Amino acid sequence: SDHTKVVRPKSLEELIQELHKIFDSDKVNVDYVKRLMTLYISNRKDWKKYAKFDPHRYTRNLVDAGNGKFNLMVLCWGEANGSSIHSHANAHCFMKVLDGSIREELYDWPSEDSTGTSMSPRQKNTYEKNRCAYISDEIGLHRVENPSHSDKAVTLHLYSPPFDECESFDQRTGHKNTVKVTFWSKFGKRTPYGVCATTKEE
Ligand SMILES: O=C(O)CCSS
Ligand SMILES: [Fe+2]
Repeated sequence: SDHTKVVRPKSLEELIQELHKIFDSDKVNVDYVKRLMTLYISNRKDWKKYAKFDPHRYTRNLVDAGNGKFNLMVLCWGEANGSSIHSHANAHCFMKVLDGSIREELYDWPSEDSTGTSMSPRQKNTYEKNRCAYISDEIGLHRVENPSHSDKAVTLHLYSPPFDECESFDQRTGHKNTVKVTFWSKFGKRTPYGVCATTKEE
């Protein structure tokens, strides 16, 4: 594996500056980005202004638009909140746990002839605070959830290239539909109401 020296970012700001440099070039070194995001030690002071919770579903809060090369966002998961099974629009997806712990179920893409049959996870992972996970459409699909019924969870996601829609799958039938993903807030400010919030349903 690649032994490039990775300097630990001392704050979210420093992590963002390093990410801007990395994503300026075209080739993404997945291992390097994963190690860099892992080395940043979550500090609530850095991200609490983005940590906005909704009683009914997880929120997506844009932190940085990555010069158009990536979106960096803080996702806030209430107790037992989870996403649908979804894909990532041919983008890299890095997910770091900032608080709490997160469970991920990995799924294969349903094959054409398997529509109508239910989807079962091929692997289940749990990520503790400061761990960083990576997924892409080549690896498969996943569902992400906060397994705790007493504690909230917060994650930091980097998507490159950025996207505003992805495929969402019905676990019972394997049927997919395209969903728009929206932001609850951007740069710490609530996004205006009335925007059709077609975020992923449970
Ligand atoms: O961006 C999303 O809403 C999916 C969260 S799990 S990568
Ligand atoms: Fe995801």
